[in-house]
Amino acid sequence: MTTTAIQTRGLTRRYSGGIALDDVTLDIQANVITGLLGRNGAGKTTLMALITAQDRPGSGTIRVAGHEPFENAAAIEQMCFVRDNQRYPDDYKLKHAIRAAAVFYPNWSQEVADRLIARFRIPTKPVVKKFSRGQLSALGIVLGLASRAPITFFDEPYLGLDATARGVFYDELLHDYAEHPRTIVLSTHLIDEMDRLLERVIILEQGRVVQHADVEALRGGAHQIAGKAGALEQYLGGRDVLSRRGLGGLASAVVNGAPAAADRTLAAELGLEMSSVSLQELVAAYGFDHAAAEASESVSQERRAA
Ligand SMILES: Nc1ncnc2c1ncn2[C@@H]1O[C@H](COP(=O)(O)OP(=O)(O)OP(=O)(O)O)[C@@H](O)[C@H]1O
Repeated sequence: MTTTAIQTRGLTRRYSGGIALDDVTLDIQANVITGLLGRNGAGKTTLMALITAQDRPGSGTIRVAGHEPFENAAAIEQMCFVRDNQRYPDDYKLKHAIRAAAVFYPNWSQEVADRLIARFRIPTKPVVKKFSRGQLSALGIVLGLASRAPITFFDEPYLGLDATARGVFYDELLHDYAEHPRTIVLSTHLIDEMDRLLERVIILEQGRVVQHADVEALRGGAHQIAGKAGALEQYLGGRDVLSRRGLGGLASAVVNGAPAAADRTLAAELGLEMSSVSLQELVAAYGFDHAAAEASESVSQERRAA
């Protein structure tokens, strides 16, 4: 049976520049790794900040393990939010950051912290504010994993990390999660690299939830089709096209829905190639700007006609 760790209903957050989250209703499953995906400015950080009570919604409700988190110490200590721009007091060295986290998080594992500090080679002498971008990210990951908080959020935790260090993060996350299952929500733009970590995904687009599903179901729920532009247009007629791209006389599209046998036959008759869609392609397709693509297509047509 699946249980819900986090529930939001009609969550909305506006800023003076516009709407960051728009009527977001979600049930985030407990003890699952959920990817929070979407283009820049889609609302991912805003959603995590609201759930972890670092910000207040304009309207809507949030429940963490059934409780409203805002100004609720018992709910807040169950959550760890690893932010990409986390600030530390000016005089903090590594040991101070570790000590503070160890006091704050009830399930803190010093063993995990020590192992990760060694694996990431985080320096002990300089103050944290002198850390490189990658060292700061590594420290965030140490705090996030060693906290063993029942609900842990990682907001683009890899910024500045080299490929080896990112590999350490993925290995350690999977290893510790297998031994101590917990609810993990992870925002990322490195989808191809991290999709093996994710069991479910939420895709946000301009503040709204456009998908919330199991990764496997999502991948199987769309298909990619490519070939000569004219043949492709014939195939696409009347279908729910998530995105399309063209180059010269060739074109490709991502289409919503699993392909039926008749679709495969039609594609073969039209000389089109059908393939599955990667999570990265699917997220790009949901964030596809149809209006901009049409505008650019009409400009190219005018150029060709001139
Ligand atoms: N403090 C703020 N004041 C004004 N606007 C804000 C503030 N915080 C966020 N926004 C706006 O809200 C929208 C959502 O921002 P958010 O940081 O949640 O996006 P994101 O999906 O995390 O983006 P990215 O992938 O670039 O980190 C953006 O348009 C952003 O400019």
